[in-house]
Amino acid sequence: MVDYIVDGNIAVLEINNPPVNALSIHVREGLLTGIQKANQDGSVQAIVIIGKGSTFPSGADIREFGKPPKEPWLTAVGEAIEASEKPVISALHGTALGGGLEVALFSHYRIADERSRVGFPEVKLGLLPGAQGTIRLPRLTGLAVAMRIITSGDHINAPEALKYGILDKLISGNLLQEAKTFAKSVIGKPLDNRRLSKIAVRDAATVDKHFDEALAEVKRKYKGMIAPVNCLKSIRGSAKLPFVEAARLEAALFRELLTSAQSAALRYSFFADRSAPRWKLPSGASIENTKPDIIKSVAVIGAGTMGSAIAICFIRVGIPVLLVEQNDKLLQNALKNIGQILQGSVKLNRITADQRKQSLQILRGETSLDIVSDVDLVVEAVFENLKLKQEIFARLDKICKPSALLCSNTSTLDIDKIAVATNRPGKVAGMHFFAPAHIMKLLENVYGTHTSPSTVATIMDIGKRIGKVSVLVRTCDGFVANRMNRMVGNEAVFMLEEGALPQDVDRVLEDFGMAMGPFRVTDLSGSDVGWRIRQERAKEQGIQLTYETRFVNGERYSSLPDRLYELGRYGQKTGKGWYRYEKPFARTAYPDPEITDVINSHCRSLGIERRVIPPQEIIERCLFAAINEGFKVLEEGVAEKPENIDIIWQYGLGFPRYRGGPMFYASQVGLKTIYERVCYYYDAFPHSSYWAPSDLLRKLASHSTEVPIDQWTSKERSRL
Ligand SMILES: CCCCCC/C=C/CC(=O)SCCNC(=O)CCNC(=O)[C@H](O)C(C)(C)COP(=O)(O)OP(=O)(O)OC[C@H]1O[C@@H](n2cnc3c(N)ncnc32)[C@H](O)[C@@H]1OP(=O)(O)O
Repeated sequence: MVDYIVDGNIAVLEINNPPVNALSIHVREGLLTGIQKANQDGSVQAIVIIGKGSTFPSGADIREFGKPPKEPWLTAVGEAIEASEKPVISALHGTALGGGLEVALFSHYRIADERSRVGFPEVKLGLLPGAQGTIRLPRLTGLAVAMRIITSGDHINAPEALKYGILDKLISGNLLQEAKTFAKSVIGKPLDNRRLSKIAVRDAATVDKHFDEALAEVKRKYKGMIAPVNCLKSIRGSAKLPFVEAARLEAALFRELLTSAQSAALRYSFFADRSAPRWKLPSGASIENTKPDIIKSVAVIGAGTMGSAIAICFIRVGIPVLLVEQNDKLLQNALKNIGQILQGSVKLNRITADQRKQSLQILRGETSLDIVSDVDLVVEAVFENLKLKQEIFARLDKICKPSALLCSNTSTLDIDKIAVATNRPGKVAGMHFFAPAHIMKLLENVYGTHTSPSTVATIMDIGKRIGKVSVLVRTCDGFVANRMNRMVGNEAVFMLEEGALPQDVDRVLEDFGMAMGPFRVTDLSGSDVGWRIRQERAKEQGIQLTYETRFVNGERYSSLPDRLYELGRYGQKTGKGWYRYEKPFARTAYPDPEITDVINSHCRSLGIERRVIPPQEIIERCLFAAINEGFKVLEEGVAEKPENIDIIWQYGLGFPRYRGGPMFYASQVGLKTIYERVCYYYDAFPHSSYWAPSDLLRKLASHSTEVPIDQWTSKERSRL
């Protein structure tokens, strides 16, 4: 894992642990023995540490965390590097991150390929750079820069790192050759002034001021997360304590994080990010064995807010778009809005003015569907109505070339029912973008009974091209996101009837870490949307909804949201919804006594007695109901694995990453507890049939020991 090569008077320790040269146990052993060997070898006068392949080590081996630690620890390896009597030069390329950068900070010199990047991403794993990174970096950069780099976890490019003093020299040619030349140039020079443990933090006197400012910032930016706070405490220690004591403090703070639920969730999320886009169909077709079609042009049907934002996703990566809207006035408005949104991106330095111009040059607005005959992919984004979508797909089927894929941005409708309107069901799929589509990272791609593997491969591939986190799910009512989230919405409203207020429910869920509580979300998207869907469904079923309606088809129903609609309280757009706003489209939500009156009078008129609802009940009723549905989603094969569900919740529904997602959260609560509480609520609310416990959950909960999350589907689904 570490090759020891001597070239003249230089020993080269070449780390060879693909793909990212993680500092696994064998690498640590190899580095330690390499340093010892070079120090004992009389012919060697300097030592170069370098990575083979694409990168210098990109960190500790994340898979080793959570397992019993194996010596030598990285700190021991690092201390041997720093103590070396012969100069040690770390030669960086690729991404020198985390433990990798720490190895470099133990070294006496650091040179780097000019295209390389460095950083301490540990905070994103709920950790801190625990091999003295928090006490060495401030000695090079000063406190403010170290606090920013370590608490953000951001990568720093090599020129910036040179400016901060992290690097000594940038290399544009052959890194190994240059490293050897550099090594020769420092032979015999004193080393103590190169040992960071011997150097003071230059602005130590100002540490309290920096600490207070940075703490306020991380508490605002990373609300609820403990790792950034521990990072800051450790950096403060670097300035206040003697080196050895600061190292001890860092080790204690690291250990606290390593064993935290947050770090476990964030490490799970790291691997879930990489596993979720790897799709597989029940037929065996998968990302490994299926080639995507080449998509060179796209048509977006419907130039409403959603369609316009979807168009932006494509044009900004250079894929030409035909935006079709039958009403010319709406079309012109949409084109203007798109221009303005892109202008906003220029202002925020996300794109250049030139990129905006290029994007707009490949966008064309049209009022006739006939124009889309030659595109490779169509994304339909019209009003959520099955009949309308079927009509559009039938027309598209006739107009589009046979190879074109026809996709719907439906958020709930069955893809199979849309596909039957065409003669190419294999080329029909769902591409469910989340609003605002040009900002939200998630793309829930949906396959139907007839969707072909190559269609799936293409929508997953195009999702990646437009920078989305794409997750594949099978069609069903609401797919994964809306199907599970419906339980949160239902329970939230039922709790209003039973005693809570919107701000109570939202506060509890936001304190839990959700980006927004369900009532703030409804106010943002507009309660008129849900009202229309409920009315349409009722009409289809021949049901008349009134304020007195408490059950529909035997299922509990609350008319409270309908009352809000009737009062014209559509949410932010009308300046009133579950909350009050200063004016229409204002963002700050204020609890509204009028809403309290509406709720109280609703309960009085229906004879519902109100009670105090404790925070734990709010969490359980919203999240456990969704989790139970998540297990049904797994047992039905709608989602292939729990990671897919969790990634959907993180990127589409604002679930806190530091809790992993609802399914990972369930694994931390314990499946027995979840199962027992689900049964309890099913007893209490038999008219909400979604509380009926999932078979998969019941089976997993019946094991005498907890079944690890990575075995949930493999172990039980096949046996159901
Ligand atoms: C008391 C003593 C305590 C000592 C404590 C020392 C503490 C050290 C803390 C750390 O170092 S924590 C780790 C810090 N480093 C990171 O977080 C980097 C994580 N990796 C990345 O950000 C990216 O992988 C990358 C390096 C930027 C490369 O990105 P790229 O898109 O090119 O590849 P990926 O698809 O992300 O990764 C490829 C492959 O490698 C796996 N992997 C990546 N990094 C690690 C790692 N650090 N450990 C284990 N595995 C890693 C990744 O999962 C992919 O694998 P797959 O099987 O193909 O999915």
